[in-house]
Amino acid sequence: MIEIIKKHLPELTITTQQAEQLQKYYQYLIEQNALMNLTTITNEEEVYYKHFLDSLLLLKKYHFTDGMLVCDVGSGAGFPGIVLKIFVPQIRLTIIEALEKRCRFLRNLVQTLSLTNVEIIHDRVEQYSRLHPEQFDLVLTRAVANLSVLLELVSQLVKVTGTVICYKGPKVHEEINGAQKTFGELNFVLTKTDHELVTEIGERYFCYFTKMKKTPWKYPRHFNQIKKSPIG
Ligand SMILES: C[S@@+](CC[C@H](N)C(=O)[O-])C[C@H]1O[C@@H](n2cnc3c(N)ncnc32)[C@H](O)[C@@H]1O
Repeated sequence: MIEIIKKHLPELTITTQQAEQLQKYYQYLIEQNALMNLTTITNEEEVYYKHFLDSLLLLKKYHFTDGMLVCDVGSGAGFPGIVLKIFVPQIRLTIIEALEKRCRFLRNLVQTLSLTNVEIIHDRVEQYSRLHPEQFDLVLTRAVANLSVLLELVSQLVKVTGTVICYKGPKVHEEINGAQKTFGELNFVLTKTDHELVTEIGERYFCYFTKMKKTPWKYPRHFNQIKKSPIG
């Protein structure tokens, strides 16, 4: 199955250890998915495409630097954070995940894969970021909320001049149009949108935001409040 990754990311050097880690990841995911709800995708080839390759597509365009402080918000079963960490071991990864049982899964997964410099935090990001603002160089999110809600949720977490990258699907342009006012209120600028198309995955967009200056302290509001009354 590693051939799927090699075919679509030919420039990525993959060691035997990394290929084995990915295979162990798949096995552990399926084993634990029988006990708790982690993913609806269980066919091996589909997991390699829709979870593993999709998480890694960011490597085509984005260069991670050594020691970079990266946070994956709402990682669920580890996407994209854990998959990226396998292939870019030099980053320091924090995962903030609201569901305790998923955090337990992630901690065991980190041990199973012998990953270092990974911290799993069981909390809602809007709560955690109030106590620990401006911690990260880069914040990643995939399939957590719409852009307007998402950016508010993670707005305090990233350092000034830091980056937020959101994995988005084909409706990205609608989401961007609906969230323009929100970006400004939070002091973020949409700097770039990248597009990737892999038939087995579908359209994948990456939205890059830069935090220009501190986000006003009234944000993020409580999650329910954000959903009921978006800034935009
Ligand atoms: C649909 S899943 C996506 C998981 C993963 N990112 C993926 O792409 O497969 C959304 C995850 O975000 C978590 N989540 C939702 N709101 C959150 C919040 N405010 N803070 C932290 N985690 C949150 C949920 O518990 C869930 O595991």
